[in-house]
Amino acid sequence: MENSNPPLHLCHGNQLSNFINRTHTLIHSIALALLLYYRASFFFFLHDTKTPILPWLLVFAAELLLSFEWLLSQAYRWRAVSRSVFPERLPEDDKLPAIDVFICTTDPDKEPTVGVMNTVLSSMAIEYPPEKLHVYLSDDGGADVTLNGMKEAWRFAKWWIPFCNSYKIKCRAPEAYFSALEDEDDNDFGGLEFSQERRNIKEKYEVFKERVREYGRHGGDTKTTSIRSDHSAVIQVIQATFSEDGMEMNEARNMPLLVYVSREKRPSYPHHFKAGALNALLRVSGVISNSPYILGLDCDINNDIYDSQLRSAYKVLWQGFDGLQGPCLSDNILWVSPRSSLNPSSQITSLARSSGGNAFLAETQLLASCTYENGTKWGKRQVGLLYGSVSEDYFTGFVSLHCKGWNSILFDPPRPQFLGSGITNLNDLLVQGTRWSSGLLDVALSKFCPLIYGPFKTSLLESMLLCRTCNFPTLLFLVTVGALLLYLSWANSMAFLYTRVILLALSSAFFLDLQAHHFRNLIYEQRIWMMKSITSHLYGSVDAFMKKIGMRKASFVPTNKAEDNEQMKRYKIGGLRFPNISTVSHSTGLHWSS
Ligand SMILES: O=c1ccn([C@@H]2O[C@H](COP(=O)(O)OP(=O)(O)O[C@H]3O[C@H](CO)[C@@H](O)[C@H](O)[C@H]3O)[C@@H](O)[C@H]2O)c(=O)[nH]1
Ligand SMILES: [Mn+2]
Repeated sequence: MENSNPPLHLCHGNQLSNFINRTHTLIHSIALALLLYYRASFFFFLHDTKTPILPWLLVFAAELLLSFEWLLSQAYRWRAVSRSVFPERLPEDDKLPAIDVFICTTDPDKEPTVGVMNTVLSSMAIEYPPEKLHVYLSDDGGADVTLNGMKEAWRFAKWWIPFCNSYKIKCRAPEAYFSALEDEDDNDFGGLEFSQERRNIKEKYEVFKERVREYGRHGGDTKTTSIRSDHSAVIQVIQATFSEDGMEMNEARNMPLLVYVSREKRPSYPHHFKAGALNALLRVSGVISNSPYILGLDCDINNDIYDSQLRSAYKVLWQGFDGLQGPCLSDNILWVSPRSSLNPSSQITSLARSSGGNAFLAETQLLASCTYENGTKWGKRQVGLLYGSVSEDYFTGFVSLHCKGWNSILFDPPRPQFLGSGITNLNDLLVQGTRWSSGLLDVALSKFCPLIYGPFKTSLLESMLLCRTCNFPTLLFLVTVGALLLYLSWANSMAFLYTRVILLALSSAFFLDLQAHHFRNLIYEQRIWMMKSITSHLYGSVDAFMKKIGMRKASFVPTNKAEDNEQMKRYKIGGLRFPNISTVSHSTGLHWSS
């Protein structure tokens, strides 16, 4: 696709803001240098015996830390870019490359099946030639309720996809579509036929939801509906098993391929959480469709009091990433990656060739087994998603893609291309924040620490940026403590210099943030920033250090996507709810007693 002529996208340097940012960096560096010079000179020639040395040292350390964090973060501001895209220049359908969509789920209680199936349905309904679209769902919970949900989703998709195609519906996740206001663009077809058809599909959607929920409540005859952690691999191509439904072959041809994959799990084998699930998908899809491109999605962004859209990251910082080598993989946005960047095809295609026709499914069982990775490049972190950090998206993006010369680009269109559920309570926010902090610090504490591993493989700016990204939780916690110390030293003759340094730092953040969104959001974000800095960033950092010295095992607590009515009411009126600390420490797994 990259070679098509004329280009599909163009990158523009944001010249004015880059000029302002660089000038600001320069002025701020001079102010910082003067401040540090003032501190250092104290030890050499300004030292009077009246000033106690310990507080002075602490404040100096806090300033050094603040300056270091500030310096690293300049890499984001150095070359921010934006992009224009030209979808109208896409090649004809027959020249488009095939795509494998990867969706992951793990716990039907925290990730209700209807929500997961909405992701499946919207991926199946993407405006793309169906024979080139393959949707894979990885079910790490091995729950029958999910497999049954897939079959129900397939049945409903036979109505949903033609409806979306005939009326050119833009929002293709049924839940979001049906709950949107009547006057939104997708509903503006006016015609009677359309309204009837819409009502008809809505009824079918309600039936679909009810059937999925009913199965969840009562289960199938002898089936289990809960998570299983000790089971063999289950791989089912939903399309192939549905002939009993009397479906016409030509209907099947208009549907994308839908595959359910639940890899083998055994308690004695490490499963490497989401990275392990994605690697099993890479292998299984390698023998089934082997599409050259992969679209990665989580199974799950409104009144965003918990800042789950991470606007300052995705709308501001990520543009700085884009001006260098591009953002890391990140599913909160979504990623598309060439298969070859993650998975040398020689690993899988030889297997595919040795097994013909129906033997495929047996072959896929082997590929999804616990022992398959032992002694192979997969287990040795040479291919696929990398193990060793619960922020496998950042880790893989940095080590496997950017350090190996791949560039990524950020595409952030005004209309969101996928919708997800946002966080609606503080507990979930802290659980997620703790996992991210811990996963990022896993990388900073490993031999892949970007400031050591990065400069030999990527540019210095890129390494600074990646280093800031993986150290930010710990740095932010320390910076917050440092800032308090600085506040205590406020009444000092050098107050004018501090004021200058702090105001300049803030003005930069506010200027950049205000470019992207509204004042109210800014307040929400600053509030969450402070809360996370002294809670989840701290917990996550402690967690990572404890894992490093072998006192804790890695864990991946998924965020809760199930709606709670009481909580939703409070969330909608913008009320924060503070969980008690033992709930948080329990759900983040950070408690000291056994
Ligand atoms: O053992 C596991 C644990 C999780 N998941 C799936 O991983 C995804 C991410 O989990 P989620 O609870 O949604 O966490 P988030 O904090 O929203 O995820 C962000 O952070 C994760 C790293 O911590 C990345 O893996 C995700 O891509 C990124 O969106 C979900 O689809 C889960 O079902 C698995 O498949 N297996
Ligand atoms: Mn998620």
